[in-house]
Amino acid sequence: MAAAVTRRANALRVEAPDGNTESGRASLAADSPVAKRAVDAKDDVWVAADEGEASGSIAGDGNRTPLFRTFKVKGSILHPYRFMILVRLVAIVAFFAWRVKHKNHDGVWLWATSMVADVWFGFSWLLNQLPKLNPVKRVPDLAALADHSGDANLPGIDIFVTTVDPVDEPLLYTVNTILSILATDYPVDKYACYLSDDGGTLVHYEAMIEVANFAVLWVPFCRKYCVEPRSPENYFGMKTQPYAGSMAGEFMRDHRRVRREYDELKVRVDSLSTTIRQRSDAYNSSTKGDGVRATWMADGTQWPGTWIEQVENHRRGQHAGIVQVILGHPSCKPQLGSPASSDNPLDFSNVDTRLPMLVYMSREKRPGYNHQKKAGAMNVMLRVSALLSNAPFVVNFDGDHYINNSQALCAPMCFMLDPRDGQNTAFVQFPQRFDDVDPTDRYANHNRVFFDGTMLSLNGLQGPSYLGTGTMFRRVALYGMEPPRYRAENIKLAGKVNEFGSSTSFINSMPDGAIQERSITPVLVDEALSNDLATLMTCAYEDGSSWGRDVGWVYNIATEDVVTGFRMHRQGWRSMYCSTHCSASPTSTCRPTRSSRCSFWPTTSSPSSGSSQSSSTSRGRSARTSCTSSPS
Ligand SMILES: O=c1ccn([C@@H]2O[C@H](COP(=O)(O)OP(=O)(O)O[C@H]3O[C@H](CO)[C@@H](O)[C@H](O)[C@H]3O)[C@@H](O)[C@H]2O)c(=O)[nH]1
Ligand SMILES: [Mn+2]
Repeated sequence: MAAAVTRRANALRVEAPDGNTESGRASLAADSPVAKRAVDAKDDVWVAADEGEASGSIAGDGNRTPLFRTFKVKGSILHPYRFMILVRLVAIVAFFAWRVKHKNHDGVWLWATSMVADVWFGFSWLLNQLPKLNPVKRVPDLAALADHSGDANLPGIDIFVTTVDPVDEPLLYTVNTILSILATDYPVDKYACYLSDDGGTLVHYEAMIEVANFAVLWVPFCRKYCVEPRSPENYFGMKTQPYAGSMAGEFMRDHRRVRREYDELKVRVDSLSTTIRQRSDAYNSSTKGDGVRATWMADGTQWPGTWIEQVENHRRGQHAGIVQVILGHPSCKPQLGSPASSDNPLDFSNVDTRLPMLVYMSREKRPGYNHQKKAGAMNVMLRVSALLSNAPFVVNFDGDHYINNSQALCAPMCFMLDPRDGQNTAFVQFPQRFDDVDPTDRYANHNRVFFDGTMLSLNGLQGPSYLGTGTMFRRVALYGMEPPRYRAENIKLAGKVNEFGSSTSFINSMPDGAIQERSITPVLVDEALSNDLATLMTCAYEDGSSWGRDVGWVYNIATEDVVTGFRMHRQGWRSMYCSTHCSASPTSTCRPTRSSRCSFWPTTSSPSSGSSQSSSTSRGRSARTSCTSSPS
């Protein structure tokens, strides 16, 4: 089964910094302006198209410098291509004229049918050619972003990950996706990660507890050595693991240790269903079960979601809504870790050990409702996150789509905060790459024509389509606001109940969510907030509102992503395609793309093959640490 599953990676590649630095982004900003290199480099296809603007500040806009560079296809390539299109167009029109003049009088119906088909093909060919007349590549300038914003001024981001079934979308993929997000190089107090579990399974929830525990080790390790990529399965799957640093011996020791912990995590994650089943059987056969064969959490309470033995109110498509803040919002000051000791052999005394906010949620499901698959899940996340973190920007990943570069969250900010058209930009789409694909890509499974051709072509018009994953949105664009009216002070709350549903807490959160400079502010999850969150997750909440039509992700269509993007384009918003600069820089030290390495294979190790400590109670780090302290 695993072999049939491809795993997507966000394909943005930014050079790894040299030297022993803790912050890749800081070093990148100081020493190596990314876009400048891209411009300076000899490129066979692309030429810079914005020299005037890039060399100085934007006219009449103080000292605000552009945050991305624009490249166009060289005239020597583009003009002959345009000429070819013209020649083919003339040939097609002449062919139609010939067809009309030479009507087949013996079979008029046949002639008419083939004429309609030909005209349709000609028309769709023309539609396909038009965007290709002017492909545009836009490359984020992370150095300029660092100068412009610095860490302190970067806005908040809410990251939404969706999953449904721990088998169809393997649990280990989701675990790695979340770890790659938690370890990304964005100010840790400025983003929050939400996992929506449409299956409502305890396995997903407990996997997130495991993730949170392992992140205590994994995230500081990534920061200490600037490792890439930060999805551990992919990192440890590489033949060699490069790192930015000079402490080779210490790195090898730390690396061995983290790898061993990761292998143990995999075993525990693999055996979660067995662990939960055994625990539940034990509870159910004891007096605590009261005759109900429930599924039990590690703390001895009944799981409110789907049970192993499905019963009324605890089965797929029928369970209560759940929100659990697994990692709270961190403080805004760095917290250095402790030096190496017998308990903790890794020296994190110079590393910030804070972790970003992590929330598990599963919306309410009831029979008789159309839950609208992913679109429904995304809309619930949009509302719930508005009360918990309310970041002005939102990023969407499917559960099988990890971030393969730690700078990835900064890159779309270059488009969103750019002084030229940033405020009119509703979303930024990343390219996608696929692991587990034949390295020769014989069957074009990487879809390069689409991701490296069509998308760049659309980029020259109003912008690329939304492709459902690897996308950053402006929150207000998702609320259905139009670009000229998006400013916080212009958001009118009167009469919004009809559009956004009855929650006044949610409606009151909207102006804040529109301030693009805003970070995220911690909230206390008290009883009142819990009640508000429960209301926002109910199936009935959207009844009679504009959700799924003019607000949020669009309903009643299999390709909700493309249509949601179209709605924004229709309102006048534009979108951007976030390009990689590697091909433009022959001096680049970029490693090969993930797609050519194809090293991702989920573990199939059996639960019993792991260490003996993986009992239902070994959730704390100390229990595991003591079991693995023997030297390898
Ligand atoms: O009831 C559901 C069904 C699906 N999903 C999630 O939605 C995502 C996409 O669904 P999937 O069935 O895996 O579709 P794909 O064809 O793999 O996804 C592509 O195509 C979809 C339809 O265009 C888009 O929604 C996706 O974002 C895009 O990546 C996955 O993360 C699922 O976990 C839910 O959250 N709830
Ligand atoms: Mn999928």
